[in-house]
Amino acid sequence: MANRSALLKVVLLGDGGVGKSSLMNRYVSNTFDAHSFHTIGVEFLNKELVVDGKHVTMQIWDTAGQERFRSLRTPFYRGADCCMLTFAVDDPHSFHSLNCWTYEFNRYADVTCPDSFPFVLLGNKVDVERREVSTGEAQAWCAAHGAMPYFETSAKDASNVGTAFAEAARSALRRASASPVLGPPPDVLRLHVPPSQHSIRSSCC
Ligand SMILES: Nc1nc2c(ncn2[C@@H]2O[C@H](COP(=O)(O)OP(=O)(O)OP(=O)(O)O)[C@@H](O)[C@H]2O)c(=O)[nH]1
Repeated sequence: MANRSALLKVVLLGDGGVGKSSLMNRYVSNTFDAHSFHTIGVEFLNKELVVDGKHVTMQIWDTAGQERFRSLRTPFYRGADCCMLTFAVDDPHSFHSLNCWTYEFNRYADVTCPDSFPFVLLGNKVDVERREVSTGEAQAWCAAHGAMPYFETSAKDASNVGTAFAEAARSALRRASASPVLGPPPDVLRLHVPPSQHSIRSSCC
């Protein structure tokens, strides 16, 4: 348990251009690039922090939001302890895509109990003048999706970024601490398991 809870895997998902890489870079290195390029596939950065008195390493996986990179990003959802869904408040399309992102994550992450898996929603780019998704709309979406925590962030001016990632780390730690120790994390391939056991899957609770 100690090893598992020390490393928390958090996955950032959302449409291309909503600011996932910018949020990760702001949080990990306190930098912002006004001309950042689209991510190809996935990238990750580690951040050491203390959550509820425990030292943890948060491994933040930044995924490519563009549809053409779908097959490159989905294999990296497995083993996640928290998913940070992201949209941009000046891009209603990215807000309407949230259901698709939730569906895609649940499908490929292969979590045992999808209903209790921790998600956090980020409404990014709150520094922009022309906002098109209101706080109320985002809060209503969260209320309809298991009272998901919601944060309005700006990777540009750094507002709320630390708070949002800290909440993701807290949710991830709670989940990792509550997970029964059934064996290695799902992304570890056990080559010595007899072939007959490969098809055994635990049922959803
Ligand atoms: N005004 C403003 N611009 C931002 C903010 N966050 C990101 N951007 C800009 O939005 C653009 C896209 O940001 P990225 O971080 O590359 O977006 P992404 O979600 O990682 O995009 P993909 O890699 O294609 O999935 C860049 O030009 C950023 O500078 C923000 O909080 N405010």
